[in-house]
Amino acid sequence: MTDPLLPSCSILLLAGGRGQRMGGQDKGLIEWQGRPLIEWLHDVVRPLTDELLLSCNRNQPRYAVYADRLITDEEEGFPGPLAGIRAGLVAARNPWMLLLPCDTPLIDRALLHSIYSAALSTPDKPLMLRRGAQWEPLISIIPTDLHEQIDEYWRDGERSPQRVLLKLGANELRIEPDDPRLANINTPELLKTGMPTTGTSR
Ligand SMILES: Nc1nc2c(ncn2[C@@H]2O[C@H](COP(=O)(O)OP(=O)(O)OP(=O)(O)O)[C@@H](O)[C@H]2O)c(=O)[nH]1
Repeated sequence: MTDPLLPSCSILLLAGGRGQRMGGQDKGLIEWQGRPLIEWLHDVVRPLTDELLLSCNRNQPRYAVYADRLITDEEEGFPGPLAGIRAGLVAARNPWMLLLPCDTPLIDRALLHSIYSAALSTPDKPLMLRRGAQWEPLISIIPTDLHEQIDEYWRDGERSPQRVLLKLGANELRIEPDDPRLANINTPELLKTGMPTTGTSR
């Protein structure tokens, strides 16, 4: 059975970070288990959307094969993930935008379908994954017409995706704290392991 599209939903892969803990390497392009991290995400999400966006701030030619369109932060100097989210919301042509970080290679489609279905009941609100007590703002879905409100928070100096989504009344989808699908890779030590450990970078 093929996976159905998430109707009316763009997907944004965030790969615009500094990668400080990786010694400044472009994390999305680092290989884990023989494939660049971004490719793991790409292969999971590609069948789910008619608009795949990718936020990156360097190495654009190498990223181009993993998306329909590349997005670059408006501001220079790695202004943080909220900059990528803002740029994605402006670019997205669908009413929804689902976002994912580039360092979670074990995310699966079932989880993305669950996030999308849960969001549909409140179409004017974002929805964030919540792992135990911890919010996961970079695994979330946002109505794209909220971009002006998000821009206002940005102009007021807000830089935290989690705080912005909570101010917008985000709902939650709860997930077990040790769910292996949320494992992320953000250090050279984790890169060497066969399986990433669960833990967040955000
Ligand atoms: N567009 C954009 N995305 C970012 C920026 N900073 C982080 N991200 C993305 O947000 C997600 C989480 O990033 P982190 O792991 O916290 O930051 P990082 O820069 O990738 O790595 P560290 O420097 O080691 O913290 C990743 O998918 C990053 O690519 C940024 O300045 N712009």
